[in-house]
Amino acid sequence: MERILEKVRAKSEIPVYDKSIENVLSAILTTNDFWKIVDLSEEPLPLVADIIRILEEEGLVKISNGIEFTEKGNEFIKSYGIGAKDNSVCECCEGRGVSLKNYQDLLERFKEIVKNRPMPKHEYDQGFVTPECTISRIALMNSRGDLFNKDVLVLGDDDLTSIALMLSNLPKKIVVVDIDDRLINFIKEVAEQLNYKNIEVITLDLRKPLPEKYSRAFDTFITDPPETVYAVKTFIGRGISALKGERRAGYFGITRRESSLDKWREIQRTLINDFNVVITDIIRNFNHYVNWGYEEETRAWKLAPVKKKPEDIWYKSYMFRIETLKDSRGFEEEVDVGDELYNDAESSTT
Ligand SMILES: NCCCCN(CCCN)CCCN
Repeated sequence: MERILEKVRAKSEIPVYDKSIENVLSAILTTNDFWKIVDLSEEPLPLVADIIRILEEEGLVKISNGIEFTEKGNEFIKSYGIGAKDNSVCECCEGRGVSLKNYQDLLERFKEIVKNRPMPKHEYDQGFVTPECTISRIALMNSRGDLFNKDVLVLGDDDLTSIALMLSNLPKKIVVVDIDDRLINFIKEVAEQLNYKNIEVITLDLRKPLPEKYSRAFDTFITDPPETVYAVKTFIGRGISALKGERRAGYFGITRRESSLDKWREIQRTLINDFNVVITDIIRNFNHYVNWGYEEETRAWKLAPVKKKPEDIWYKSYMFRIETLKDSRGFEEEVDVGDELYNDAESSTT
């Protein structure tokens, strides 16, 4: 194991631990599909690709149209006592912890309305979540008392969470901002169709601070940012600066696909030390992303040991919920970065 660790460290910019190798070995015991190995291992995709390359160099796995252990590999597994992954995710709520029993009608109406939604755009790192996930977000936010008669801000909305919010009739007011005019126009059209009045839909680039009128104007925000430090500051920081004051809530997705636990610690430091908020929930794999179609154009494709498009959902993120307290603060400076907003050493699907 030591040898493998050293060779992976020499190859990868991402921090590597014994556990990183163990997670990948355990995932290969369960599936030979690269995308599912990344999903089960919960290590950043570029690191998983590097580990698999080294395992191949060491003669422990062979790569054909899947990743399989060799005889030597099976011996290695036994000698290190590595077990297969058993996630035991709840069949009823898919591990989200919210029931959709009271939201079935909303789910059906949402599915109907978003049938001809705009498709994900690579340029903006888009990738939308399943309808079940979008509606589960409504159930989750409502369960925390963050929606009924509240002013809600949606920062980036390729998931069309704002449409589910309109259909729910729970918020007092909804404001949606996105950089992509296709989404802005689609959401506006739906608001027209629904004759929904309490919504503002505007095109904004979150590298710039929010318009003054949105400062301290909301009870709740939701966003699903790319996972660079810049994106965390701009998307989540803007959201917090838009909250009215203490004991208001923010929701956002953070993955293990494009963020190592070292980056998780940086993100959590930013939340606690810079923004001075409290983390109330982290729900594992709450957000399930439909495969976005532009896989072949991404770094992940270049790194993938097997050039086969993913069949099932493999990309998921954890849902974070934060609350503001005394002296919480957001982020209001302009950020003049280019694609560093979307790309860092650990990202691969942007
Ligand atoms: N590039 C494809 C996957 C993008 C996922 N990221 C954007 C999701 C927008 N709905 C977010 C990852 C979790 N923060």
